[in-house]
Amino acid sequence: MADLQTDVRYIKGIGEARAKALSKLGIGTLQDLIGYFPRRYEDRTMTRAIRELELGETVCVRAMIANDPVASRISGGRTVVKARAVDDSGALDLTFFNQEYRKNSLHRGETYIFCGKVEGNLLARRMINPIVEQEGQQVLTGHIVPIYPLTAGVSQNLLYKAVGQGLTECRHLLADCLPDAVRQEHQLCHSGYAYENIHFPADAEALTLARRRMVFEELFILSCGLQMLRSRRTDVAGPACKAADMEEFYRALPFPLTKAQRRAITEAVTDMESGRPMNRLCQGDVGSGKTMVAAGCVWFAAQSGWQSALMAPTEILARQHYENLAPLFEKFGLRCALLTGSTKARERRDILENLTLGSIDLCIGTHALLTEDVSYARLGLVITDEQHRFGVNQRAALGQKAENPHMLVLSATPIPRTLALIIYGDLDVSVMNELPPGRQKVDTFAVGESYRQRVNQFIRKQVEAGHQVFIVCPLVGQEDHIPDERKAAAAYAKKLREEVFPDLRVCLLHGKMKAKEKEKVMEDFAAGNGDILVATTVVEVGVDVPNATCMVVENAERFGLSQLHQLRGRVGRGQAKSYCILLSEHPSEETKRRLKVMTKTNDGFEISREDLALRGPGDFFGQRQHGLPTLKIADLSCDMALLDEAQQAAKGWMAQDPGLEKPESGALRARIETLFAVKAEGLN
Ligand SMILES: Nc1ncnc2c1ncn2[C@@H]1O[C@H](COP(=O)(O)OP(=O)(O)OP(=O)(O)O)[C@@H](O)[C@H]1O
Repeated sequence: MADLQTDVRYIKGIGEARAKALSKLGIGTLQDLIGYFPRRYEDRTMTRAIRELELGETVCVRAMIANDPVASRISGGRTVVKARAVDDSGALDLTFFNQEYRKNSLHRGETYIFCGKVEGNLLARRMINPIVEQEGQQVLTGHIVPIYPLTAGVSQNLLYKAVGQGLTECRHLLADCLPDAVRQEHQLCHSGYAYENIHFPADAEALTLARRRMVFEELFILSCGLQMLRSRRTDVAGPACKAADMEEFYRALPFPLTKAQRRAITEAVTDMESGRPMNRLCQGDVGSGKTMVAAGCVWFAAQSGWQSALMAPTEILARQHYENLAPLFEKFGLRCALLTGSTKARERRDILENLTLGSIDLCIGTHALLTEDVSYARLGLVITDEQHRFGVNQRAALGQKAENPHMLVLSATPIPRTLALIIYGDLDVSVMNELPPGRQKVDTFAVGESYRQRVNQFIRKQVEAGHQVFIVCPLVGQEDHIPDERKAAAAYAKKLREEVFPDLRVCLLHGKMKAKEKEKVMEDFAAGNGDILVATTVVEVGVDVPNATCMVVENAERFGLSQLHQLRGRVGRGQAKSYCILLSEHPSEETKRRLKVMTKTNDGFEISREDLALRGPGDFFGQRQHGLPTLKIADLSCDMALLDEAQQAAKGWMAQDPGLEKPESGALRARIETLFAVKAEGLN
């Protein structure tokens, strides 16, 4: 008796050979088979008159064979069978390669359905290797047909039949994993109907219903699973923190915090006081002041005697954090250290010793913080300034340095909350959508090469007014070469120094420079020893030079919107009016549209919504090794509304039945366990 975990080789009509082919698509069990969804569909419901066929389209034709098919041999030992089919409107030539049997299976005077791509020309239309079926015995025509993603050795036909057989075997086993109340509330069809129609749609409407149900189900299971995971993770004790008066910390700051900053700190502090480990993402727009949120948490943890570690993605950023935070904490008698790859051996030994002794309260650094010989006396809080540079595993590695420490992740890529819940599904989310007061909008222009002269004059004007300018140069090079960022940026800086701005101080920063060199360049520039900084995207991350007022981005079309927003965030951080110029030669319509979004708004959340609509969520997912189950049917570029609905439903259901112990949650629980068991390593 088959169940959903039965190996497909035991399914009637599949057998060893086909099972082997299916395994190449990751299909092992009956569950895998029926969960292998079509990539798209072809509507083969209708037939068309031959005269109306357009070249290049794939269509069905009902036509009569007009002659006896002729077989001949061609080069390479192949055979070709040719025939002509006619209807009231015209003739269609048919060519079959290596299908010698067609000679005897197609009979003059009989009518068939032919389905294929129309080739040839409008005077002599042709189909090569069309599907041929007899009316009344149609399988691959006459209805909406699923088109599955394939691999070598697996044909549509094989999948089509295998899935059909699979469904026959398990129709009665398809327990509905959605609780009935949820299914009814959201007007979703039954599971059996959905599986049947996602593979073999009765009609277009049935397909819509089936897809809606399947997408909802996938997102609902994922959302419930993530919630369970989160509650399990927080089911252990975290570093105990006693209440502290945050006002004492706030009073020591040079500026009042924004409401959003205070709210984020309060949320984090509430987590830390709860007795359970905090797992929180603080997502803020560029320049929203995330560092202060981190600082608030460090101060709070220190009041209970805990040490904190803050990991930044680059040395420049680690140093910047250190320079901002060390003097602040000094006021409270708290000690900070900076530990990076370029920390000298003696200093490093000293820091390591003091970390073990517990006399350092906050250790700021890069990946160097993860090295094995770094150990802490009382590590209670781990902060990663993620900016998409660290994955779950690295965060976890730092977390290993203590038992269930509090974790705070700072991210500067604002993404819609619903999406954050999936990408950072294992974290609670605080959103900072407010900038410190007095920030001016960065005026943004998207211009072509013809503006080069004017742009250069503008840069000069900014420098003459005592400000500084960033010029970001992307990886440029021959398309067939691996572009050398160093060469591109260096050559550009040289050109500017020699030809365009010989009288100005042009500095250069690129990712391949040694850490020490980079640091020196950045330090010098931040100290005002430089007018123009030509850089690759190393400046994208968190660099803070308040005197810089102009950001010029060369070949802006090469950047994603969120990245452009990050780059633009490097200016407008001081009091002076700031500008961003996006240069792009011959922009495509798509590029024009994207760059226009940048000129229209400074709101990172809005930009990420546009980015999502224009390019889909691939970028967000791609940059993060999130280790969560991948989506099989939902497409977040068009299913966002359903994601929202499924998340709400999951929240509601989990509130009623947190442990999924009710009988109606049984099938749901089983699905979650299978789904997350596979990915458990990435999640723990
Ligand atoms: N409430 C505030 N009022 C005024 N200035 C603030 C406030 N909070 C932070 N700042 C200042 O704003 C600047 C940006 O802060 P911070 O570097 O923390 O931003 P961020 O959110 O990390 O931004 P990015 O992602 O761009 O690095 C810093 O110079 C900081 O001192």
